[in-house]
This record gives sequence, C-alpha cells and structure tokens, in this order.
Amino acid sequence: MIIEAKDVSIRYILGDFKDIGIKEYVLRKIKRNYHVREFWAVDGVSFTLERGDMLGIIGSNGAGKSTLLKAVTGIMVPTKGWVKVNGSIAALLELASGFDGDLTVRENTYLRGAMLGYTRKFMNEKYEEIIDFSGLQEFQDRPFKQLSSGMKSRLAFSIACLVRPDVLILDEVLSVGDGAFRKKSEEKMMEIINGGATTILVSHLLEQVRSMCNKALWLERGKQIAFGDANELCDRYEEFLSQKK
Ligand SMILES: Nc1ncnc2c1ncn2[C@@H]1O[C@H](COP(=O)(O)OP(=O)(O)OP(=O)(O)O)[C@@H](O)[C@H]1O
Repeated sequence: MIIEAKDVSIRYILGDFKDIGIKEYVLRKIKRNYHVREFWAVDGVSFTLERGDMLGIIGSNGAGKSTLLKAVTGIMVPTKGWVKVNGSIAALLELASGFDGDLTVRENTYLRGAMLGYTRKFMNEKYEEIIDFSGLQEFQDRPFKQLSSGMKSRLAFSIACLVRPDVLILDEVLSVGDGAFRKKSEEKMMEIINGGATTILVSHLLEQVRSMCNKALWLERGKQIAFGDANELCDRYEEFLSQKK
C-alpha cells in the first residue's frame, strides 16, 4: 500500500486572533465578547491507494479537497485520524509558493529540487530536461517574478514530474497551462503513472478524471460521499450535479 488514509478529519478554528488581528482580540477579550467557532473542513475520510493508482478527488467548491491534500502531503496534521505515505512525495499545491520571485528561473529550479530532497548533481543531470519540457528556455536567467502565472505553473509541473517521485499530487494544476501544454502534461502524467507512480489529482473537469484516473474520491462539505471506481463515481457525481441545477 502506498497511501493509507484513515478517518482523516481536519478542523479550522474561525475567529481566533489569527483571523481578527491581535488588537481586535484584546478588545474583544476586555469586552468579554471573544468567541471562536470550529469548522470541520474534512470529516472522517478514509481511502487506500496502491502503486500505479491514479485518484481523482471530486466535489463542489469548498468540499475540502485541497485541505485533504494538505494532510496527505504533511503540510497539515489531521486533527483526528492519520495518513501514511510509503515513498517520496512531490506536491503541486499552491503553485507559486516555494519559489523566490527575485531569484532566476534557473536558481528557483535548483531551489525547488533541493526542497524536494534532490542533490545538486541530480539536478544538474535533470535541469536541461526540465527547462525544455517547461518551454522556458528563453527565461532561464530572468527573475521568476517576470513569468506569467501559466508559465510559473509550467515550471512547477515540469520540476515535479521530471524528478520522478513515488507519489505525485496535483491540485487543479493541469487546468492552468494553455491547451498545448495541457496535452503535453497529461501525456507526461500518464507516463509517470505507467512508470508505477501513484498520483492524486483534484479536478473540476470530470472528463479529465474519467480519462486519467482509475479511482475517485467524492467529497461534499468535508464528508466522504464515496470512494471507488472513477467512471462510476463520475456518473454519480454528474447525476448529483444535474439534480442540483
Ligand atoms: N485556513 C482556513 N481557515 C478557515 N477555513 C478554511 C481555511 N482554508 C479553507 N477553509 C474552509 O475549508 C473548506 C474547505 O476548503 P478547501 O479549499 O479544502 O475546499 P476545496 O474542495 O478544495 O474547494 P474548491 O473546489 O473551491 O477549490 C471551505 O469551506 C473553506 O472556506
């Protein structure tokens, strides 16, 4: 088993001093008017993935998809439950995060490589391939902040894919690039999956989930509606959407 998630629940605390600011917090404390509210963004989600599985996470806006991914990647510790990941993991969540706008594209590529745990020697071997795939050859020595947001995501995708992780996690990234890059990146992902990696993808494009994923996880308001065969769940989700209209 590559990934096992058991009863994962994640709670956000709303209205604490991080939300309202320290001044408002002190004022409300003095007036005895300070209350926090808890909100379960993910509530009791369980699934398992084997080598080579490709999971599509589907569900309405705010269902908890991105929050769940944060628990899988270890960015957040679940409030309840647990996630076990056996292998190296590369995540593309907030695409531009982890890059330094003032460093060049080349420097950022090495930086991201180091963050993923790869040596400089390994990155030297991979660098040309990464830049070629991203199509950013002309921008190599320009500051990262000069890239368009589509170009930034192309770079992030190229780095994550070409360093060959055991687990690849993608949050809506495939919908960011333009048509040509999307096709190329879908092909690259299929290659990675066929090479045995386990992939998780969050997508609002059901056709993408159908064509690429073998399994799906459907969430609504933090709760798990179902986990199972991708085609079957996409059918059910489509039916749900048509009834909602
Ligand atoms: N840092 C936070 N503090 C409080 N609430 C949050 C925080 N981040 C997300 N939420 C809430 O948690 C819920 C789940 O958010 P999440 O981003 O995981 O949903 P999603 O399924 O990825 O949505 P979308 O499809 O719109 O991207 C939402 O109601 C959101 O408002």
